[in-house]
Order: sequence, then C-alpha cells, then structure tokens
Amino acid sequence: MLFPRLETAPITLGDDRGKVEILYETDRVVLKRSSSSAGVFRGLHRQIAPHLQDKIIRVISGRIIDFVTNPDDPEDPIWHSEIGPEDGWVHIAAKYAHGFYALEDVVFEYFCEGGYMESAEESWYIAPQVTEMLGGRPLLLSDKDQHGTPLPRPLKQAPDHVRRKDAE
Ligand SMILES: Cc1cn([C@H]2C[C@H](O)[C@@H](COP(=O)(O)OP(=O)(O)O[C@H]3O[C@@H](C)C(=O)[C@@H](O)[C@H]3O)O2)c(=O)[nH]c1=O
Repeated sequence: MLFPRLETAPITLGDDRGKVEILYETDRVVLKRSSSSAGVFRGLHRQIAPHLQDKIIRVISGRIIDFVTNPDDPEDPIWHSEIGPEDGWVHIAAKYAHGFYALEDVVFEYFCEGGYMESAEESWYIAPQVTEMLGGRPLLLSDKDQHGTPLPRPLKQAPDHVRRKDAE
C-alpha cells in the first residue's frame, strides 16, 4: 500500500508531575510528549549500552531549565540552559544524562533514536544543587528520581554554542 497506516496507538501515562504520552514507538525510535506542572524536575536520565538513546528535544509551550552532564567524566560539570519554544530542536547525545526543571507549566516533546528500555535507564539525583540554584524552591520529583544516584558535581551555565554544538 502506498500510505500504510502504522499499528501504534498513543499511550498516556500520568502521575503527580503531569503525563507522558508515547506517540509513536518501535524498538529503534520513540516520539514522546510530556506535560509537567511548574516546579516539576524530571531526570537526570540516560540509557546505558547496548540500549543507548540519542534524544532530540524541544519545548512546545512554557519554559524549562535543561540540564546535561556526562556521568562517566568526573571533570564534566552539570551544564544548564534555559530553553523555550523559540529554541527549536536541541540534540542531546546518548552519553549525557539529561533532565529538566519546569519553570512554568510545560509541554515538552522528544524524539529518541534508540528504543526505551527501563532496565537500562540510569537515574542521577542532583536536586540539592538545583534547589540551591533556584534559591531554595522545592522540586517535585518522581519516586524513581528521588532515589537516583547522587551526583554531587557543580552546575555551570552552558554558553549557547556549547548547548548547540558540544552536546553531541
Ligand atoms: C520515558 C518513558 C516512560 N515510560 C513510562 C515509565 C513510567 O511508567 C512512566 C513515567 O516514566 P518516567 O518517570 O521515566 O518519565 P520521565 O521522567 O518523563 O522520563 C524522561 O525524563 C527526561 C528527563 C528524559 O530525558 C527522557 O528521556 C525520559 O527519561 O512512563 C514509557 O513507557 N516509555 C518511555 O519512553
């Protein structure tokens, strides 16, 4: 058939933070949309080999502070950058653990190259540094993220060229 319909129905998973919609999924790619209330922090997450996942992310509405770091490199700080809809798509390479803080109610979309494998996911806990950066504002975290592995390394503002080029 010239225009075959694909056999994937969207799945919506909700919790206290908002929801995650799995819009399209195969074992090689995933398209997702998450909605987060202001004050939610998701992450930091990454999948380990052989289930590596590159992520291409964008903010549809609202504003986030995005965070990335390479957990394997003890010299790497946790880079952060404020991102809104005007920034378009941003590439997060598979080696980076990634997370974000919702400054406002946020709709966030991401395309993953590499399928989702929960057992291959690492969760890193950086809430103390993020709370300090935000002047003591409490973060709304999932139970999984509350129990992530502490990563007590410093935060550093990412220059624009680092966010756009070196996050590869
Ligand atoms: C991400 C994801 C979650 N789920 C399920 C697992 C769980 O029941 C529910 C919520 O999952 P999580 O709490 O991991 O969702 P969330 O905290 O939104 O996870 C996301 O965080 C950001 C920072 C990222 O970088 C993403 O790659 C992803 O890890 O949805 C899937 O079935 N497929 C998926 O691809």
